[in-house]
Amino acid sequence: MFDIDQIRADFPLLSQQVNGKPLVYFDNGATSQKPKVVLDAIQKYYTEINANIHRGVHTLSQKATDAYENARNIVQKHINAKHNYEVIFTAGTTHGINAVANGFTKYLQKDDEILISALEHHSNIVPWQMLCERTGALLKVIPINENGELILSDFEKQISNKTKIVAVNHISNALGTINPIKYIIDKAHQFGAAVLIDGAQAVPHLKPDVQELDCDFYVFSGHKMCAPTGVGILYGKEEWLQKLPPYQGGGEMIATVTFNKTTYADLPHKFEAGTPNIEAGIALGTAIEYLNTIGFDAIASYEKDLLEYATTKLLEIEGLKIIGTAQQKASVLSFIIDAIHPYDIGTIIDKMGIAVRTGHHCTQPIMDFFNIPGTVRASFAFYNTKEEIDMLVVALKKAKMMLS
Ligand SMILES: Cc1ncc(COP(=O)(O)O)c(CN[C@@H](CS)C(=O)O)c1O
Repeated sequence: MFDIDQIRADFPLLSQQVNGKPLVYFDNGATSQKPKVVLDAIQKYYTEINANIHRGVHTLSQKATDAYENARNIVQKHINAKHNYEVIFTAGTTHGINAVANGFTKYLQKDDEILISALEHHSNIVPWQMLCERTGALLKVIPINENGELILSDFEKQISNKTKIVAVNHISNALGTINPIKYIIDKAHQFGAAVLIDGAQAVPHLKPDVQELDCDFYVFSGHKMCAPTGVGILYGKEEWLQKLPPYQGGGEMIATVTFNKTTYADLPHKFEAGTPNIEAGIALGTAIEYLNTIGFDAIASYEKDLLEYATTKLLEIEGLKIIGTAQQKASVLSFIIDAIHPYDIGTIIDKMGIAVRTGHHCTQPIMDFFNIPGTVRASFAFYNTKEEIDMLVVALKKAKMMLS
């Protein structure tokens, strides 16, 4: 186990006050905080090697290029991709999903099927609806049960030779449900379907092994895992990345351009048009090395303990109902208190220094399923503490009294 005081000292932002109270940051599902080593990496980039990459012959450009491509190699090793050119830098999860959905336009036809789940974030729903509009394909949805778990018996009836793509999240951002993605991937491959895994909420908590999973695509955002916003990763199997057309045209992604014809660059640059978010890509590499130094086994064990403690303590609050009670959960607690609107609860406890997310969390279909306007979501990270959870409980009891 790690020294939580040392860990918290790594994060400058955590020591601040909000509304005159110590900040309790429980909105890690929205974005994580950044350790000093990541902030230093950004500063070092801009003060020592800032230059555009891949095209300059001068020393600074070469140094920046080496740092950026080294970050790609760090990501490749982290997710155990077979080749570093299967690791595409994107702007984030949403960008990665859109790039894949756009690429499938040429491969789908009327009545083909795209299978997603009722747990999906809007970023893993809307791009597929847009693909259906472009191609006449049909969107199918794996339902969930009252615990917020996928109903696999329905999935087994839905998957067929008509299914061309299965796109599901690894971990639900709204409920914390950890999905059985290895089973889903293997089953989908039996019917010849490609599988995209939305790993946005997984990468802060675990280390995905894309070869062991055998997924065709795996997407995530840097800002969920201690890296800056504006950078993400699209992992794709080489065979698929070679088949899919580029998502955006422009500089960097070309080999030759004439007015008659353009040929595209080799992987990974075919999917990396324009000047990327260089410092964020480098800082993502730093963030991954920082997390691996702590260790994902230690992070998972600590967060499991936090979740169990928080679940027990919150359930002591009369009228509090947890939404999302899956057997397998990451450290996310969504809940409602009586008929109090989540937004009112979030607003009140913010005055006490506590940051949570309230609302539909970009998963309106989940809220429709539970017939609620939204939830209060507390999402924990390895730098949160049980003392902070105790502060949340006190604040919620005060808010309940004020709002009842
Ligand atoms: C499962 C899942 N899939 C996609 C996204 C989008 O990530 P971007 O970095 O914005 O592209 C998110 C981001 N969820 C944030 C913002 S809504 C949350 O508070 O839950 C996600 O959780």
